[in-house]
Amino acid sequence: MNMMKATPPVTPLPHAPGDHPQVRMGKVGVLLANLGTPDDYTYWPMRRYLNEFLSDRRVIDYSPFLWQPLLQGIILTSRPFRSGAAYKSIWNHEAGESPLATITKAQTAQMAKRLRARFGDRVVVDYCMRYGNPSTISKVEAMQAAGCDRIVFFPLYPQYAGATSATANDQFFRALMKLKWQPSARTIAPYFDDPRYIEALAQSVEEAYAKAEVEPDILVCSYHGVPKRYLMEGDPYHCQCQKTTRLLRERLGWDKSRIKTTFQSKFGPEEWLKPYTVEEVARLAEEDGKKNIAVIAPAFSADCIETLEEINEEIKESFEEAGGEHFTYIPCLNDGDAHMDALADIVADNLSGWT
Ligand SMILES: C=CC1=C(C)c2cc3[nH]c(cc4nc(cc5[nH]c(cc1n2)c(C)c5CCC(=O)O)C(CCC(=O)O)=C4C)c(C)c3C=C
Ligand SMILES: [Fe+2]
Ligand SMILES: [Fe+2]
Repeated sequence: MNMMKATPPVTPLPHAPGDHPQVRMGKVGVLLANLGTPDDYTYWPMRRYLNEFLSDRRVIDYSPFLWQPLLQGIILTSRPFRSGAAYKSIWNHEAGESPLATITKAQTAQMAKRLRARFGDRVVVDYCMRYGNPSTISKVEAMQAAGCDRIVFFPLYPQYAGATSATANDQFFRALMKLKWQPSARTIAPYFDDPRYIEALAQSVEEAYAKAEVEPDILVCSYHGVPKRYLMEGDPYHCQCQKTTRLLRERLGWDKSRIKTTFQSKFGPEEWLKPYTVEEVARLAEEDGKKNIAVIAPAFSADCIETLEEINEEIKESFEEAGGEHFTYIPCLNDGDAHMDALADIVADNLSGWT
């Protein structure tokens, strides 16, 4: 009896080799994602950006039948002017873009440098935005064209929120839905309690305290707010923010009186997570006699309108008007070495088995 296995019949290709589309494969994409930013601070680019952002039901979950008339008819007629003026005050005029765009590009370059040193050319690093440019879909398509058959998607928000991490992931999966050959995909988990992120935050606090003219009486950790209802409906953002502050405090070896958690950027009439930073810094100066404070914004991986304008201008003003004397703003971790080392390590963990 012939024990040799029969060779399976060869199915002919539907096309002659010359007609076959070129198939690129074998690379791994690392796609960093941030929120997005307007292309310019003038009315129409501001309106386009705010419209896309504020129409996202992960951000504002009201029924579109009620919300859209209000958004299109009232909010988008005035807010683009007000927010545009705020963007103008922090704009990177030399590069013709907002600070968030400039910093995200620098972070991408630093990430690429670190991953190239570890994994060589097999890993392709790029960034995209949830709203505005460069869009998530354009970058997913570009990665596939570059031969990435696996993509690790990294929303650059340390704490999970439906309004940030989840909507970034939604947009990534929407982009994958359009592809005939869908790459394998991983999304990176929030890193609010990762010791490498906490260490980078702690080092930035230590450096700022060493340089401060007067030692701050208290460190205010100001996180971007969300409606309180989102917490009650199961969004863990509030708890992850509290835990980041606690871990930072423990790493710094401080007692509870030296640090506190607050929430900024309230929008609309609903109650948001409290205490509100703008009120709390005034209360600290007026009622608690804390005349020297430092403010850090651990929910932002890059400086942006919410830190450079809201914290370092509006919130600072509120503190000073209430009698505060020294206000130290501690910049976001941006493309600093400790931060980029931490983020590159987190990516490397998530590349396990793929490189
Ligand atoms: C209206 C609801 C909003 C929710 C909820 C919200 C959550 C949220 N946002 C960030 C991070 C960023 N937000 C930024 C700007 C920004 N945020 C809102 C509104 C909500 N954010 C608006 C309307 C704007 C635009 C500016 C303005 O008009 O006030 C930015 C900065 C972008 C930039 O270009 O610099 C970031 C970053 C987080 C982390 C978060 C919830 C956890
Ligand atoms: Fe926001
Ligand atoms: Fe909580």
